[in-house]
Amino acid sequence: MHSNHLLLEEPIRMASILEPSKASFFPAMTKIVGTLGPRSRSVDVISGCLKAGMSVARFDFSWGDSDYHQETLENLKAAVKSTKKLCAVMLDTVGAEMQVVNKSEKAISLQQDDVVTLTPDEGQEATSQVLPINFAGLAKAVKTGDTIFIGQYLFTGSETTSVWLEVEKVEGVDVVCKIKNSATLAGALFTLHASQIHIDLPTLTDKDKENISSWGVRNKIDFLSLSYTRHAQDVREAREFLSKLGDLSQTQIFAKIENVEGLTHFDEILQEADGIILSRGNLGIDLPPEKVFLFQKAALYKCNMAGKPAVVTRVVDSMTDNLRPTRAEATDVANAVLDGSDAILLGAETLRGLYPVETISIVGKICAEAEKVFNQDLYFKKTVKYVGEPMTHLESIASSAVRAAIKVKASVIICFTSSGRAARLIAKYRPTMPVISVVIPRLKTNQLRWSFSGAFEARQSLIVRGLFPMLADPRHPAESTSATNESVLKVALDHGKTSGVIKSHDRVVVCQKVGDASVVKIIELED
Ligand SMILES: Nc1ncnc2c1ncn2[C@@H]1O[C@H](COP(=O)(O)OP(=O)(O)O)[C@@H](O)[C@H]1O
Ligand SMILES: C=C(OP(=O)(O)O)C(=O)O
Ligand SMILES: [K+]
Ligand SMILES: [Mg+2]
Repeated sequence: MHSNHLLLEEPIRMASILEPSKASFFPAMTKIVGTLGPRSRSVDVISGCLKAGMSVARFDFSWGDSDYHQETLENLKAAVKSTKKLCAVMLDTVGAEMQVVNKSEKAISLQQDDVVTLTPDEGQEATSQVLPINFAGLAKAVKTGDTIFIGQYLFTGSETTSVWLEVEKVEGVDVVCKIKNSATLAGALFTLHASQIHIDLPTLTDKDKENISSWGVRNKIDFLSLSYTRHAQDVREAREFLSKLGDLSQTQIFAKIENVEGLTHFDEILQEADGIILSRGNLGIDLPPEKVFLFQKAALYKCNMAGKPAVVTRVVDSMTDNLRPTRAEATDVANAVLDGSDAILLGAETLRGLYPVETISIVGKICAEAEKVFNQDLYFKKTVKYVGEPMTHLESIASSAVRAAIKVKASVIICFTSSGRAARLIAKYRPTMPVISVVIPRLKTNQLRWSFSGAFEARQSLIVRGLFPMLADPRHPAESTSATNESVLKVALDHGKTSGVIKSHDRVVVCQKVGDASVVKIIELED
């Protein structure tokens, strides 16, 4: 096979596999999103997570109330302050999620070949015979023979606490099912998944809207993770909703693709969304197992070509209870990087797992190794060809900056940006070195008050592979005169030096505007 078909750079020397991985100032170019919950909400543990490389914190409103999440967020703020590590905030909606609520939290034992009834009556107690669900339309949506899956919230797949059911018959609003495997359901909340059917629940529920307009606005969330996105219209509606909530008009929407319906409309969803989350937990049971990898490769390729960040979920489930991932999981993380993901999202591992910090650290190390052998050259050529000619000026500048940085073996690219667009375009070409995106604040007004832009733009780059933001001093005027360019550049270089990415005699590629012209320049440092 010609080497151009490989995702890996060739040749990989066997001896290099045994070289110890070098520690660097950041664990990896690939970003880590951590779901915060019971096992990861103290200032101490969150600080550990940040130091290990978590750069986005996910608050999942499928679970917990807003006071609980607020307390966790206050601890995150304290941890950010003490570690001096930036972290973006992601609110994850409930959406069209079917749930079984187990109020008493008593374990429910289910026997193979027995019958269990799913009933839309949340007031009822969950038992081995009857499971109350939050959705009245299930009986209308399923038919005899359909498969239904029930697992602990954030089920890991390695648990004996999830069950497959087969629909035997529909009785009014109830669905009577045969139990396919014996299991004991544990916990207070279970996710219910019916294979490949349309669930007539809104993507943004009333509860979601309430959470966004209170908790979301109060905390100026950087990302909205839109669970169960099934159509582009879902994203447009969410955008419309956010646009009326002041600062949240700047919140980015990450469409979560969790089922075949979302997969079918992937292209139109990608066009509307700011980024994509490949929700493999749910999608992994909606698709036949042999198709899961194909979706991942196809979806990541499309995101990469569109220059929009892509996040992959559910990578090291077994680390929820263990200090080491399985070999399959370790390989899976590396493949997600080689396939093009920007970030890895950890769920149960950080939320209720025993080793949140260790998990982040191991995932970061695997990502870093995969990045070293990522075939950047092939990727670059594919992307240039895909974009075609004529390229926009900015994209041409961005890709040239990456090219130049690789040719001169620069240690970093420093990109000046206001909207974040230039930095994202550089990241699109997957430079092998980190990009310091220097976000220059702009003075803006909403007719009532003046404020500076930049904070959202800086934090939103924390989910993009290779981007490391730095917010410039707002006292620097936003116009790019050569004097301000020079002084901001000096601050950025100093920042690079203190953090250890830039050393004396290094080459650095700088992307900025001088007057009206966008330029790429190469500088060689003295000491
Ligand atoms: N304040 C600034 N000073 C110098 N160069 C800048 C500044 N803001 C953006 N640039 C450069 O201008 C070009 C356009 O970048 P972009 O991120 O689209 O910024 P904007 O949204 O302000 O147009 C890029 O070459 C970028 O590096
Ligand atoms: C992350 C996922 O979704 P959630 O945890 O919100 O169910 C997933 O399905 O992989
Ligand atoms: K959710
Ligand atoms: Mg999910």
